[in-house]
Amino acid sequence: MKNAKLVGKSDLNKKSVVRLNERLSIGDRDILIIGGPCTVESQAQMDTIAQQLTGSIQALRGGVYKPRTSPYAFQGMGTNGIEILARTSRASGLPVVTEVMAIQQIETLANQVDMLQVGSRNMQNFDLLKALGEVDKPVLLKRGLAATIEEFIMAAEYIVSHGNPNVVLCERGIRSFDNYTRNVLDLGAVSALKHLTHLPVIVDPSHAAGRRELIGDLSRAAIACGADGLIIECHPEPDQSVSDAQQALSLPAMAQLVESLRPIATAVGRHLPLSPVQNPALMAA
Ligand SMILES: O=C[C@H](O)[C@H](O)COP(=O)(O)O
Ligand SMILES: C=C(OP(=O)(O)O)C(=O)O
Repeated sequence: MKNAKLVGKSDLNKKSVVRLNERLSIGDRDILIIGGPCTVESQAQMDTIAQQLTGSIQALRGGVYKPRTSPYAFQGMGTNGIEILARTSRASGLPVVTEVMAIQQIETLANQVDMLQVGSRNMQNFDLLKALGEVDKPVLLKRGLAATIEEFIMAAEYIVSHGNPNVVLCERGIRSFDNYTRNVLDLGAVSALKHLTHLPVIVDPSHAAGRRELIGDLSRAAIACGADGLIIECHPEPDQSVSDAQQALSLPAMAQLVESLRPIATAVGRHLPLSPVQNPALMAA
């Protein structure tokens, strides 16, 4: 892809490693598991997830600015949610990832969280991408709802060409004709992105499937296919989630899913760093 001057793979062996903090990185031998709710709802919700999933997840997710289809749907807790994320992160030591929807949100979020997510709906918001190029925080760039692989790669090129090399790509399913699943997980894209770019690639099986019973299989397939990590939605009371309830895993289900990845990671020469010992959700499973 000739215009992908910075993110394209000129040397076949080149692989970028993006650091989340002093201890954690994405794109090396270790698989990174990010877990958490679609939406931050309360301090207790986030603290429970962090405590119960010790030994299963290495980072927390949770939206405080939510890109909802309906303007009448819950739009996120905003700044109160950022404070909740920051407190849970400080107490648990887990880094946090959250979505940034607008340029004016960048500064506050960048001061409080470890990674800024660009959601599917904003993948080609070029002014937002340029602004994120000037930030000293890693960016998780999700594939647009119907973006081609080239469009996805060029969106990453916007961020990197504006000064921020720390971009992680996320395949989260694309639109197709069948609505049994929310989207169609494009594992071919994971492989293609690994061939075409040196950036780490993770998979979001939750938004791809939209149905919790399919998330385990898609997660295992993603790791077998070479993904560098997963971002998965889970909730202490999945059916009560204020958004995306059908795709939220319970905490025991999340812990079990992570355990099921271990042999697959080993088979593809990767490593799942966390130990299940002392994992409360796993004991409850
Ligand atoms: O809440 C967030 C959902 O993951 C997604 O962004 C939008 O979903 P919706 O169509 O239910 O608003
Ligand atoms: C809204 C989200 O995902 P996507 O942008 O992939 O739809 C999300 O991860 O909260």
